[in-house]
Amino acid sequence: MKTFDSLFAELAEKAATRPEGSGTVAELDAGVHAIGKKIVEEAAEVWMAAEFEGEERTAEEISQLLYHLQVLMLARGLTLADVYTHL
Ligand SMILES: N=c1c2ncn([C@@H]3O[C@H](COP(=O)(O)OP(=O)(O)OP(=O)(O)O)[C@@H](O)[C@H]3O)c2ncn1[C@@H]1O[C@H](COP(=O)(O)O)[C@@H](O)[C@H]1O
Repeated sequence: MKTFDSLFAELAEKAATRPEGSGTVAELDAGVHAIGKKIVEEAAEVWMAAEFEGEERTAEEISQLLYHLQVLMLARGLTLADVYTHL
């Protein structure tokens, strides 16, 4: 099963190699402003799912929020260690 760390490694590789058709590369190219808007949208979807849509939908929305947070980290040049140091 994919983990937070293994997804980040996969996304970092995509950012470095820029494979054709990667949504991550497209999102990175869209920039921090666009990624930030996506994070806000996904956070709202997490909230709505948690209130009204049950555990499975909530988990799915959380996974999407985590993905977009990782894309923002890559866009700003942050590593997992940069974040973990604040946990
Ligand atoms: N885990 C994810 C992931 N979670 C969310 N998303 C993106 O976030 C969007 C969220 O879907 P929604 O339905 O909420 O949003 P939507 O408004 O319908 O979608 P958009 O119109 O915004 O694209 C999805 O369409 C994906 O574009 C993800 N995109 C990729 N990954 C993983 O990231 C890795 C690299 O992916 P690529 O860069 O595309 O190769 C792969 O392992 C993927 O599984």
